[in-house]
Amino acid sequence: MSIEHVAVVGAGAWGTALALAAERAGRRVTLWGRDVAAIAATRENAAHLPGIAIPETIAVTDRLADVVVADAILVVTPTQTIRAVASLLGGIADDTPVVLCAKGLERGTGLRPTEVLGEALPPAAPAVLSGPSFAADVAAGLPTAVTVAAAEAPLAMALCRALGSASFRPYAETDMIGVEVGGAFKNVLAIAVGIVAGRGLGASAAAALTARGFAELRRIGAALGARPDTLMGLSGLGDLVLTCASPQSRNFSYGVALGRGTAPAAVLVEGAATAGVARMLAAKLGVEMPITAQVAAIVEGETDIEGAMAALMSRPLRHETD
Ligand SMILES: NC(=O)C1=CN([C@@H]2O[C@H](COP(=O)(O)OP(=O)(O)OC[C@H]3O[C@@H](n4cnc5c(N)ncnc54)[C@H](O)[C@@H]3O)[C@@H](O)[C@H]2O)C=CC1
Ligand SMILES: O=C(CO)COP(=O)(O)O
Repeated sequence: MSIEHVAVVGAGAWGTALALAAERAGRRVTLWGRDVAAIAATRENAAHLPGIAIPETIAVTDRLADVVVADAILVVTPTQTIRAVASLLGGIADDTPVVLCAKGLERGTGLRPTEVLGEALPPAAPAVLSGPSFAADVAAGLPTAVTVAAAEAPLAMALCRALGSASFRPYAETDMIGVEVGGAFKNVLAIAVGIVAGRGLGASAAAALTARGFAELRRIGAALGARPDTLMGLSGLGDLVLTCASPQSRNFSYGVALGRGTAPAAVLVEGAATAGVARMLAAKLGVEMPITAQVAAIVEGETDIEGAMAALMSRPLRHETD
């Protein structure tokens, strides 16, 4: 399979960075957004990636007709908008690869992005792109590696060939569940570790929370059918480590603000949107996820940070690897 024309839906930070990556990989690229007049005129996404030039070779458009004809479509809008965005793509040819790049679970349903796509756009061949990769790093051409998953290995590999370049290295995978679970849950855990940093609870607590958070990730992954090896890879452990350790992460920074008591009322990070639905999913499946549950309780205003810490530290003693 040869993928020459790549369309990117969503001209935010990550969509613009992925459009640049695809262009560097030698693809014909169309970048679609609802309001892209300024980007098209200035060849810069000043709101999200100031100072990065968008080459004329990337077609910037608000016309969906230019998107649905692409050989592969990357959907790069927040998780909670995937259903609406997918419904705009009804004109695609059967089996067009649609690569979901958001990291979260749909509120209300608990569905992963590829499950939402399956309901909203049945003709699509679903795929996932995830891993430790800040938009600013990718846009600047700094070296990054990600995982690209599709049910069939040849499609995953074709997408890797289409997007890979000297600075952007995709690895192929067939475990879409594992890749999606890693991306969704690491954002919730990054909020937890951010809270620890913001409240000044120490580097030891941050490391402990990251490791115990990873234990939760592996438990829910197993319950959902993820392969353990996938969770040890770029899209699981790799992205957890990145997001739990860097103020560049919006989820981590939101946690820091919560820890300091300065969090904004309107919350836009993926982890905050996913925390409640992650807690609901864990309860439904009978999976213990105490850190995730406490993040959900803080985000939903059901507890405060002291209450959450006390609840976590007073849990019954147990074997570490049970
Ligand atoms: N920014 C980053 O470094 C990375 C982000 N991601 C993920 O990518 C996803 C998007 O994140 P960002 O690009 O950073 O967010 P962003 O806020 O910069 O961009 C989101 C874009 O989606 C568009 N959008 C929102 N609702 C829409 C709708 N209903 N129809 C059409 N367009 C709509 C917005 O106009 C905006 O351009 C998130 O799930 C995030 O977790 C993944 C890896 C890196
Ligand atoms: O997923 C990311 C890096 O891999 C980006 O994380 P934030 O959404 O927390 O900024």
